[in-house]
Amino acid sequence: MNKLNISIIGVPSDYGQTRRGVDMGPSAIRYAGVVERLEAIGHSVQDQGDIRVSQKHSDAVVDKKLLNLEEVVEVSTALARSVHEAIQQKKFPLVFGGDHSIAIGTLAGLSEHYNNLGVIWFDAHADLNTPDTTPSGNIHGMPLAVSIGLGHERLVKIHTDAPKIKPENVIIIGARSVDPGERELISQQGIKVYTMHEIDRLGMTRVMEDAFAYLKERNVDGVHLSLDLDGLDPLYTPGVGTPVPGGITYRESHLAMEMLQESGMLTSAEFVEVNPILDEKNTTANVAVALMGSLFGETLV
Ligand SMILES: NC(=[NH2+])NCCC[C@H](N)C(=O)O
Ligand SMILES: [Mn+2]
Ligand SMILES: [Mn+2]
Repeated sequence: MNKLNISIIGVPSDYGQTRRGVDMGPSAIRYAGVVERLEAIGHSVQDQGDIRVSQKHSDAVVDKKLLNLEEVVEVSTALARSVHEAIQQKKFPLVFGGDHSIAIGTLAGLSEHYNNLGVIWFDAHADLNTPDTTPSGNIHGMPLAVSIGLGHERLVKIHTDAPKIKPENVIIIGARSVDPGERELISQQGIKVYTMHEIDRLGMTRVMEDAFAYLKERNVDGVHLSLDLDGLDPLYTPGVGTPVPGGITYRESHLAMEMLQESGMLTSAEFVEVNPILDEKNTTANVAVALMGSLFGETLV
């Protein structure tokens, strides 16, 4: 197995949604022993600590279709820079959220180094809303749209002016809660989606094999995994802000991670939406770290 130089970047931000506590995600994941776990596999791990995120929450609503826009722009800009620097130093960026709005910054930083990045979006949701379609105003429901260039220009133009990824290079896995506007974008933009129906029908093995074949055919120059812990069934990961029943099992998730490892295609990853306040004894962070074990090549025998 390929030994990596992994650079951990924590992003303690909860500005992409309105339930407090997800800003403690990076601490919970560290407490679950991530550094030791990855080192035991043989990787070298540098924990860069957390991006600075202001804890000064104001209740003032500037735009109810883009809650905390200013704060999200600030966090994303700083994160994009950190991710860019990690890659510049030949490190594998491993980002811990925070809510899923942080993917805006991760993908912005990655876009400077990849012209044809593939993205695996493991999630119960499509995160393809725009200010026109959002049912909540929460920016964590928008990061994929923003990254393909749709949404508020302050968000779209973070780090660089151009769109960060191509819609046809995105694969969503685990979707089971899709808003009407998102559904329209999926067909209009040609985004590949494996809903729970396909996972039930084909099995996770086929889904992942198809996903890799699809990305290879598209000649991607890297693959980013953006894993929202609400992609799993809330039975396994109760500590998330927007749980949706009927999700991916613990076993299926591990299988997906192991297959990603075997594919040798992965070039960066992020784990988001761990909310310790909503969790039961750090279960969700523990699952996140166990999944990282599989993703980075842990084996039993
Ligand atoms: N990253 C997430 N958990 N996103 C949940 C989004 C929920 C809903 N689609 C919204 O736009 O508000
Ligand atoms: Mn989600
Ligand atoms: Mn998400």
